[in-house]
Amino acid sequence: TRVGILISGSGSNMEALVDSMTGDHPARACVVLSNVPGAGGLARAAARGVAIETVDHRAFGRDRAAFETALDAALAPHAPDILCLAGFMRVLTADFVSRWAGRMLNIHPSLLPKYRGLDTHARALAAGEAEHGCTVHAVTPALDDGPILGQARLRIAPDDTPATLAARVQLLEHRLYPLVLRRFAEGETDPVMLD
Ligand SMILES: N[C@@H]1O[C@H](COP(=O)(O)O)[C@@H](O)[C@H]1O
Repeated sequence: TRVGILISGSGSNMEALVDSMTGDHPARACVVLSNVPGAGGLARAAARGVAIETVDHRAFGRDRAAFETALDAALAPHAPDILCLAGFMRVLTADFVSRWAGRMLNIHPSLLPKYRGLDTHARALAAGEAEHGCTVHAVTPALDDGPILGQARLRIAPDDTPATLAARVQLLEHRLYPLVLRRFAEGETDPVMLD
């Protein structure tokens, strides 16, 4: 199974995914694509011998369809079977998502359905939540809304800040996403919970 990974930033989740796909793992990373030229994750992917692509969304202004046509063209030579969104910060259209229905995963830094969207750590702290965490879900046209494939949770500490919480949640992300991807590549879609 060939896995394409879409990133926009440092790529720590991408790295965890790529490093997990070894030995008897049924999948391998075939491409890492960024919408941000020079994103830190591209160099990390190249250092691991994975092909890299860049499709700069700014070149397409508000024309999402044109951006996605360019995405398709960049991905096609690598023929991914599954797409993993890993800190990919562009909202994809329903048309693109439906073309990858059942074959695209995303990691989100909250315990969905709570805190869809941005600034999840600050919002969880502001709401006085006792628990927080991250979610891997199948991507559907509604933002951060698809079927949950896995969650990992932690207890919020009294002295947590958005930054410390983000760092603690990212450690969970790096365990959860590879676990869910492996299960998904093996055809297992029952949700898995990490505590
Ligand atoms: N959507 C969020 O964006 C962050 C990306 O980090 P990285 O994987 O690029 O390091 C992750 O924390 C993810 O939950």
